[in-house]
Amino acid sequence: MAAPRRGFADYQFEIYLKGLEDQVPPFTTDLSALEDAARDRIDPQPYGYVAGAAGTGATARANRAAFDAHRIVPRMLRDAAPRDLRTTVLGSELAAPVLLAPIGVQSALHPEGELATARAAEATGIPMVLSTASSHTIEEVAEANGTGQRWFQLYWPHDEEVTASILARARATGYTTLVVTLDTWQLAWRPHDLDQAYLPFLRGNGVAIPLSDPVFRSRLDRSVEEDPRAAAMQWLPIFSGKAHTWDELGFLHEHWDGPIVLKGILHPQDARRAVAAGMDGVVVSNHGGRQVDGAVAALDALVDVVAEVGGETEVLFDSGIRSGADAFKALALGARAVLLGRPYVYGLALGGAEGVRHVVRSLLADLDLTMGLVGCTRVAQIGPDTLHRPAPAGGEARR
Ligand SMILES: Cc1cc2nc3c(=O)[nH]c(=O)nc-3n(C[C@H](O)[C@H](O)[C@H](O)COP(=O)(O)O)c2cc1C
Ligand SMILES: O=C(O)C(=O)c1ccccc1
Repeated sequence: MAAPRRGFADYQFEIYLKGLEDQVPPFTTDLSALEDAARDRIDPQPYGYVAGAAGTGATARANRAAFDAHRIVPRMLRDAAPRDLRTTVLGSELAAPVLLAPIGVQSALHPEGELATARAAEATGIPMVLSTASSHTIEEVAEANGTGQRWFQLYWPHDEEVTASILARARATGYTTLVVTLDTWQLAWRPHDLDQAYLPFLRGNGVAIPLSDPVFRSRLDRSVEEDPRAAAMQWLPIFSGKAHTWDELGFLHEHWDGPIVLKGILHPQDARRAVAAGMDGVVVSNHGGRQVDGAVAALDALVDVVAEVGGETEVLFDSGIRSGADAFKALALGARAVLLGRPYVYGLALGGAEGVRHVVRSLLADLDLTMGLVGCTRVAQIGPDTLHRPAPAGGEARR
């Protein structure tokens, strides 16, 4: 892959230049403020779907608190330009250590949904991870993504032939890496959706992938065209309500010839089991605080997982990334790359592909600038030594 012609930080200059013509950016450049911007612009149901968390929201808040508790220590006089953000993740060369997290039912936010996201991913040069709960088919998204890098996220159905068929479709259309999400084999208690009686994948067409699947269609009593609601209802028990187990992972190897990572790992011993099962990596994630309310902050779990398996496998991270500094901190704590979640979906809601592009360019510019100002020219230089030592446990004063 050729080096980026221009650095990601150029977005900053581009914005300032437009200011000379009295133009300001169409969307805020503070990605943590996008949620408020979106609240005013989209319906309460899809807003609640994206912004909401499980239970009281304790884990969603803990995710942010963990980022705030880590501080970066910039170094001076290092001539940290130009910078190269390229990195290799699971054998793929990425333009930056950032991917778009799998987010289902994006047509609930914008009619173009995942197609807009796929176009923005291609335009910004970062991979997208397509959700099994996509509102557009695997093939449509691949086409919209063009020459982009695409990964596929599996909500592992309880039907081997349907699973094999979905995986074959993803491989045939250029998805290279499989992300198997383990933490959402059923939805948690989510007051934001429950209070509005809003089940996104039924209301926002999150069943495009199974409903376009020849094997699933052959199972239906009445065709999708005759009774789409009944077809969606028939999909529910196949993909939700029952967990798989460690001894079934071999099936994935048989049906996928690229790298496989397990998403939703929080316990170091689960990471250890993933390595033992021959998985290629893990994504440390608590699903953005949307599953177990009270679960450990994802960034704290990252530290423990990296300590256990960091030398043996690739550890990716998501849950709470809202700025370049956040991405930097996760990389410093041992993540190979980070997945951006809610912020890009707010960009989608506010401005379709253009909105997603703005969010991604903002994050990459911010990460690039942060690296430079801290004194790193390459991702490999972002290590634990760039962070302030943590306060000792128990809150005693440091000596
Ligand atoms: C609206 C929404 C839908 C999501 N859908 C999926 C999904 O289909 N598959 C999946 O693996 N994760 C899904 N996630 C979890 C994300 O991949 C990611 O783990 C999470 O958004 C990270 O937290 P953050 O958005 O607070 O950074 C979803 C998250 C949100 C907010
Ligand atoms: O809402 C989610 O967090 C999620 O993962 C999901 C699951 C199924 C359908 C849509 C989204």
